[in-house]
Amino acid sequence: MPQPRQHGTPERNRPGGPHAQNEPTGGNGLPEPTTPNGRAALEALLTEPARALFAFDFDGTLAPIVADPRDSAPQPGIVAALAELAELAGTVAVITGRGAATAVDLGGLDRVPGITVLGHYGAERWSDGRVAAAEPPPGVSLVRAELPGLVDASGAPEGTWIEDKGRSLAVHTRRAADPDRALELLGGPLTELAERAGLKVEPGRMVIELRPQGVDKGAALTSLVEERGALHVFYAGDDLGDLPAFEAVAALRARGVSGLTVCSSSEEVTAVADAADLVVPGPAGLAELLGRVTERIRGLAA
Ligand SMILES: O=P(O)(O)OC[C@H]1O[C@H](O[C@H]2O[C@H](CO)[C@@H](O)[C@H](O)[C@H]2O)[C@H](O)[C@@H](O)[C@@H]1O
Repeated sequence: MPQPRQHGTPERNRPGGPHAQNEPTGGNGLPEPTTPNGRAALEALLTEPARALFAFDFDGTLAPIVADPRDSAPQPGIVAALAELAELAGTVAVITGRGAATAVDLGGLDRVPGITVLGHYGAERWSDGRVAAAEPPPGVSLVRAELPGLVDASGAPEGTWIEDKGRSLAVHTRRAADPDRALELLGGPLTELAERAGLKVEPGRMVIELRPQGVDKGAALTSLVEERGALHVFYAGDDLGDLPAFEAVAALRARGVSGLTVCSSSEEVTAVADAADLVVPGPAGLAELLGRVTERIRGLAA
């Protein structure tokens, strides 16, 4: 069972530590990626934005983490920043574990001209107000029927909550008195149920999700890059489910697409910061970065 939370954050990338946000680079006010690939990609994204795809995770990246997922709202200013970016960039996209329409509604993402929102790790696609999706596999109904009883039987404490997302279900522990203990109690039974239902276990920030197999954010990102003929890609995320997209960026580099990975950092998950070219302190840091990116693109174009 993969561990949703990790401890022992390396000092290097610990929020508030020396690399909480990369230092501004020479004079343009932008933070400098720590890797040569990241630095080259940032330069390419700034100078050739019309050939670039900018993609973002939703929760923890565009929207600060909150106790109840139904209360999620975007970081102030970030949707306006995406809308500005959309005027300059080839493609702006969101790739999320949420249902695509849910992310659009919670985020007010329809204010971003031309945005594509890929929901359920790529199984759904929202664009121009329409959602395209395949039918969920039958295993989802089995999980829906058995999950409440399983959560009760696991001994998971009060506050443990099931989010039914239609084509997947997630068990949240953030509102339990001891979220880590709740995850420990749930891990085995949820894994066993997922196996019986033919679903994938997707661990995240104080959540374990049971979802259809065959999709992930990496495949979703790669398809969109190919579809849009993007030469440069930017991907920002905060959680374990974003790591396949980081891996996709690395694979795309081998095919000549320049790529920059950005971590919206937290104390809860450290693997994403360790894998990123650039670390920003949460959604507020990302909003600031996007503002600087659009300002720089406009400056270079003037
Ligand atoms: O791919 P994402 O857009 O990052 O979605 C991943 C999961 O996000 C949501 O849960 C997370 O955010 C909640 C609201 O801030 C928070 O309460 C929870 O602890 C986090 O795990 C969402 O509820 C899940 O369905 C998504 O899969």
